Amino acid sequence: MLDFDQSCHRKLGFSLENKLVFGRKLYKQALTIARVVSPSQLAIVPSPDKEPVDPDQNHVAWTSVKQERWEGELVVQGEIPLWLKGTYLRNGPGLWHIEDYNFRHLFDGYATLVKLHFEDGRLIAGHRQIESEAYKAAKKNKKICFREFSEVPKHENFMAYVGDLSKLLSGSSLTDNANTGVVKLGDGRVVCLTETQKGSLVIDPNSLETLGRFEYSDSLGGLIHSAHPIVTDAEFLTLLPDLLKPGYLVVRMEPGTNERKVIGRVNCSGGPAPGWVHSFPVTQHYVVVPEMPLRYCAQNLLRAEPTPLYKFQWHPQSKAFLHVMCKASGKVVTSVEVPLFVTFHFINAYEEEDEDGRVTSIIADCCEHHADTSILDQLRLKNLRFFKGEDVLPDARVGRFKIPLDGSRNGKLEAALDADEHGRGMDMCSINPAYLGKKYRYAYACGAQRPCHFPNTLTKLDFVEKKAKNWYDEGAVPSEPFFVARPGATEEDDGVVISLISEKNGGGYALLLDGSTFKEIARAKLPYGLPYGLHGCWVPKK
Ligand SMILES: CC(=O)/C=C/C=C(C)/C=C/C1=C(C)CCCC1(C)C
Ligand SMILES: CC(/C=C/C=O)=C\C=C\C=O
Ligand SMILES: [Fe+2]
Repeated sequence: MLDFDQSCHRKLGFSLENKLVFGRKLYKQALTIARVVSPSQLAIVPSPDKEPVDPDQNHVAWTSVKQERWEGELVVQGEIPLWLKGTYLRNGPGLWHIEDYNFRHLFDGYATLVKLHFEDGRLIAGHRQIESEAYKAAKKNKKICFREFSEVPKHENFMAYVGDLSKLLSGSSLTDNANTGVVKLGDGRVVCLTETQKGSLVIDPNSLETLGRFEYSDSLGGLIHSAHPIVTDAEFLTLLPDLLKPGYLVVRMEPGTNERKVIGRVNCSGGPAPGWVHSFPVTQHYVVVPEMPLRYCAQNLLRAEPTPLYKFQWHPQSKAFLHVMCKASGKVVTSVEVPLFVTFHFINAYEEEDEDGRVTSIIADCCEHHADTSILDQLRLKNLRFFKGEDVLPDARVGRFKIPLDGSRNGKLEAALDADEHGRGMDMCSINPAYLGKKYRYAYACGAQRPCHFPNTLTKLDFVEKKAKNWYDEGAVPSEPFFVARPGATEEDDGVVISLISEKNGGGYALLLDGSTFKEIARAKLPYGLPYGLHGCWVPKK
């Protein structure tokens, strides 16, 4: 890896609120674990997955990024529309090793930010590592130093382990590796995010330089939040799970501030801990708070070795719920039990009205994994790197929830369209942002052309016709299709869809599809293939 300047170095700090948030319950569990595990067990080096990696099977999508940074103009085949002016940014975990130690899970990798800047039909691309404290410390010390999604730093001895537990309670041992998403706030600041609050890092969308931590100036505390806030020009909404008194705070931050204010609180209806909230949907007037039976697990947080469900636990007996909070009043207007579900990503939600304009129900759509948590295991690098042609990707669908607002206690969950339309793979979605919270017709996502072990198509979903259009390049791994609307468009699908493709031969290209026909309009080859990435955002040129 090339070296880079360390100018952004900032001292690690943690607030008193953070120190207090896990509280006594977690502290007791920490002590219990410390007592029952012998010192020899504690000197655990998280063992990398042992299976040898077959180089023929080592797809560039699952291979660490080649170098620290690169930037250059790409040769464009086809035509980039002249109205497309701005920068597409994509974040994701692109570096999965430190020295000769290999990470285990897709979500563990150190963040790689990619940009595609479009102007006058030209395309300037670049990528750069995000300089989180976790990444800088790992490079300096040649080992991981913070708790990542599944990796835990090695403890030299028992005392170091106990010290680490107390750092876990304060949050100081958690990662700030902002490898999941990137958002443009209403005030223009661009922030990379992950599920730890400290992993909110401000970046420069042109140079991709890490500018420093986004410090929340309120005293709400907590260590974690949803990886996917809802961000518009007017606000930033997110959920803060409360592990101590199971529930969620729904909070809002105005552009130009760093202060989140509480809209309201939802108490969990089941289970010993809140459900994992990677994302959540909103309608025009309501926030939908999902309570998945895949719940955070304090004990698993404390473990040195990953459990099959990492920091989570599956509690089918605790049931699944959706809560609906009025954005204006913070009141929970209904909490309904729904069929068990597993999702990372909600797609959108909207209100349904009767003929008098009264809201009768809420529709909320998500990429739903048939209440099966095995997708988390499928995203282990060992599984992603070994594809022998078997059809091992678990089925997924567009799960459509219907939440009645008439006081009924149960909501429904059905597929919004026949999942065979998109090969029974479904994740990594986007919509036209003008339709956020409103009745909508189209979504873009990754589907499957089977046999496969990972979503390998780009798919346009039409919820009215209940049809999908699919794009496929044999052996290629496409990342989340991201919709950018044409300025002045009146049709929902008038725009382009951007994706970055990692090819089977180690190459890669940026791809532009027409949002309406879903046909290719341009592509531009990158100098080398990039690793898979997760979520993106659009920064329009001013
Ligand atoms: C990449 C992605 O989609 C998710 C990343 C999730 C992360 C990094 C979660 C990290 C966590 C910890 C380090 C400890 C606390 C729990 C949890 C939020 C899972
Ligand atoms: C890539 C992924 C799921 C693929 C399943 O089919 C999930 C990513 C989650 C984090 O952003
Ligand atoms: Fe995500």
